[in-house]
Amino acid sequence: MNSYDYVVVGAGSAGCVLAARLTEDPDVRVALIEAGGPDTAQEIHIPAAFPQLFKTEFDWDLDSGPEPGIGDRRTYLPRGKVLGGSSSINAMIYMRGNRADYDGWAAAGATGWSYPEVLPYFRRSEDNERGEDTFHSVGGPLTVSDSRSQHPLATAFVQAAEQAGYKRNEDFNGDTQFGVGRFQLTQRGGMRCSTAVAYLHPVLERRNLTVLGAARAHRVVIEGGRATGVEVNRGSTVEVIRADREVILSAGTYESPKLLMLSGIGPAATLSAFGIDVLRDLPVGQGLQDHYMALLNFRTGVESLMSAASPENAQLLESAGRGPLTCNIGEAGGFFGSRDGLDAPDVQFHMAPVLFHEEGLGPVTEHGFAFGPCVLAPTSRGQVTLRSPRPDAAPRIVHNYLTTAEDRDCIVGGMRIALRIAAQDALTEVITGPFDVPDTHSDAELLAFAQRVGQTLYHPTSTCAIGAVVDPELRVLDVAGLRVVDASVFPTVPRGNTNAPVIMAAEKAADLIRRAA
Ligand SMILES: Cc1cc2nc3c(=O)[nH]c(=O)nc-3n(C[C@H](O)[C@H](O)[C@H](O)COP(=O)(O)OP(=O)(O)OC[C@H]3O[C@@H](n4cnc5c(N)ncnc54)[C@H](O)[C@@H]3O)c2cc1C
Repeated sequence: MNSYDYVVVGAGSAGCVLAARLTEDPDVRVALIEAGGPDTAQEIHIPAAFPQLFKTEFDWDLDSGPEPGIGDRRTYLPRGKVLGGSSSINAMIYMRGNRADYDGWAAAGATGWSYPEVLPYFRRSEDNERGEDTFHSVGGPLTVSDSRSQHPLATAFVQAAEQAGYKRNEDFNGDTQFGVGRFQLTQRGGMRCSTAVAYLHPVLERRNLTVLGAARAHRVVIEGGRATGVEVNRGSTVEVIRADREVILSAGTYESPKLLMLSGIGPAATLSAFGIDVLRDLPVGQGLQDHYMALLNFRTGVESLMSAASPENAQLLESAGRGPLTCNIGEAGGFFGSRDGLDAPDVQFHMAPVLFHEEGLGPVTEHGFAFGPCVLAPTSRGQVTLRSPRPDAAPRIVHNYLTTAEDRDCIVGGMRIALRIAAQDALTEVITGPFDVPDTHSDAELLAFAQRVGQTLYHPTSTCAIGAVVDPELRVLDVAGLRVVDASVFPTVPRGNTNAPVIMAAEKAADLIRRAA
């Protein structure tokens, strides 16, 4: 059979949630189409191993075009290509963003997406090991837990930030986001809790769910203004998987707009240039946002994660779910204002108790650690367009990192916070020298450093945004039977890591889809 009620493209953070929620009704048949394979590899589940997944079969291994704001550098863009999608290769930080993000979306026309309206969906997904309170919940599919690693270098970072005058924050998803501390993580028993683990694996036996792995969607089939199926390449054959009710694109911020464009939905000029018939002229791919991060790397005499992969630590992880291998690399961090008087933070810090340089691809040959700021509420916008009309060609991606004065000021302000924290006793006691930090501290030098070392924080959003490409119910404008549900629909990138917001959006979308049936 190749006909279903719903065809979901992409088994990532959003797709796994949708597949699980929609098949709760035994009368609804769902096909979940995923280009990658199963998530059985050990490195996927061992938290400290996540950078080892970079540039492997589990990674789309995309890159950006020359980025004009950072000296025309191309940047490496990992994306998960496996069940669980990017939630199977991410750093597991559980962060919702700021109340102001969602209230801002609603004020700009995204009806139904204000903070009080999305909070129930964050809570629905959540099983927080700290228990229930106003913000948090228990009993949901997604396990949220405190870090079991408690790495001493992460502790030193938090102490130094406190010595620099920043307040401790025990819950960045609670009352206020400002402050420093340890992040909560999407981990269960010290292991990764991806959306495949949380949502998909428990329901794989359902008879009304069909998961098609190693199946790459080429385009949406649209007949008479209605999406009726998806053209899918499964190795040697290209076939159409039909959708009686809806096609739902959950292929992520870079691939969902590409699929729309290949289906004739996108900027008319771009489509025409590639010989694609224009069905709907919409600003698909425009409005791309991401968090640009610049890390300072220091040498240390303290044992970093470099030596974590020992047989003893593997045994500790396996038997008790404890030890340094449970470290998600970004264990600690915080939220700051790059200038005074902000109601919501515009800078987030991540701290890695191991060297993290050359976009996470640099060799780790000595003990060290890294931390630094990202531009949390960027004003610059980029775009995803086509490189070729061939479905197997990677999209052309430009984020326009640091192309606005606001974003440049923000990263410089963030670098100053980093230097202030690095100068406190708790860190000077453990730093044995610079590995890669700015030599001089003028604004121009700090900016040049950030432009040279900066990288994606892996949070691309907004290429099929609510209001521009989809309506607040995530239906593609003026096309029946077609929705987009993933990070691409966010009107702006939330102030925080994006996995939890995507899961929230998919939980909400499942309700919207059920209600429309
Ligand atoms: C290295 C890394 C670290 C990160 N760290 C964190 C973190 O610590 N905390 C956090 O909150 N967020 C983090 N993120 C971001 C977060 O994981 C993503 O925002 C989120 O997973 C995006 O969800 P999505 O559903 O939009 O896309 P994805 O999860 O990327 O899912 C898209 C899915 O679609 C599939 N697909 C794409 N094209 C096709 C096609 N043509 N046919 C079939 N299938 C297709 C892909 O293989 C993938 O499985 C990180 C991301 C990365 C890459």
